[in-house]
Amino acid sequence: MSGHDDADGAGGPGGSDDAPGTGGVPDVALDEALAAVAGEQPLINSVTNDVTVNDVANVTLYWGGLPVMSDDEREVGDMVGIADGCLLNMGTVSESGEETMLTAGRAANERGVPLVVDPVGVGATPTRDRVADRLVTDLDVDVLNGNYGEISALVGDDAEVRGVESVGEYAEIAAAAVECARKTGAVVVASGETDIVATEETAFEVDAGHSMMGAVVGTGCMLGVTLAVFAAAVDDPLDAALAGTAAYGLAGELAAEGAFGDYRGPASYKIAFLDAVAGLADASTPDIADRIDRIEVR
Ligand SMILES: Nc1ncnc2c1ncn2[C@@H]1O[C@H](COP(=O)(O)OP(=O)(O)OP(=O)(O)O)[C@@H](O)[C@H]1O
Ligand SMILES: Cc1ncsc1CCO
Ligand SMILES: [Mg+2]
Repeated sequence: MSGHDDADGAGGPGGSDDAPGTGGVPDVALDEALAAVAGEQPLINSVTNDVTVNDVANVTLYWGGLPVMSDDEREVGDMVGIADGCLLNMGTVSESGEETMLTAGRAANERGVPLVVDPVGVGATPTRDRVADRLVTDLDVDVLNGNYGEISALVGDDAEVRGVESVGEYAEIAAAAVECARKTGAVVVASGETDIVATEETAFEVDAGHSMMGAVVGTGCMLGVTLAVFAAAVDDPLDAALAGTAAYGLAGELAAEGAFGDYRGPASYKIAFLDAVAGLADASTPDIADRIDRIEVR
């Protein structure tokens, strides 16, 4: 992993020391993570797709970060060099976009800027497989997120990815996520009905979220930039991934409960969800410890 320094001293909630191999669950404090984000206001450069770019920018801002979406080969290295986090999302990647993502990723690695990769649609076409392979081979990725189908495809498991949607059954997703972490060196977040967060040694399930989130295009993309925001403000990539994934799911639940206004369907739910992201730090933030369980993986 590229790791990142903490020159601003924001630090963040610690606690994953006891995680690998001991049966423990990291003690991650969500309020401290949210406060670290608010204190640091991390600048996040997202090289992302044309479909959900605006939602990704807004979610960055609503967590307390600062969004920028430089995707110009001439400046992206400079922009990432002054950023606190970088997201590469290959949802609508082009030939030139592939090179831009690699330039951005290399700049992140050189400067110790936390790097998140979302290999959207890997497994659907040979081109996406090749681009994803380059990203995880040539770059040191701190956190990698994808839906169950994408994570399974990355490790060569049977996966059904149609376009960018995961449509298969994935009984072995925790094992696939750990294998993906071993292959990439990243902390892996496999999203779906239950999110899995995996390291090379172990896997955790994060029980947060709501089925309405699956009805909105781009909730995976917005999870990706959420992970970049948290990785920028929280020292340890596993703590960042757990806090970010849990916070995101809690926002989805609060929106579904109507805490941020009534919704009539997926479109108005999306608005309530974005408001919940913006308001989560001021809403009562429950202890996330009881949302995270360790999964035994062979
Ligand atoms: N049935 C569900 N129940 C609870 N949470 C869900 C459900 N479906 C999706 N989510 C949540 O929605 C978010 C996105 O997950 P999903 O796996 O749908 O991403 P994705 O397929 O990459 O999305 P997209 O391609 O639209 O960006 C995650 O935070 C996940 O926990
Ligand atoms: C629908 C779609 N196609 C490419 S990216 C994207 C957004 C959700 O991943
Ligand atoms: Mg996705």
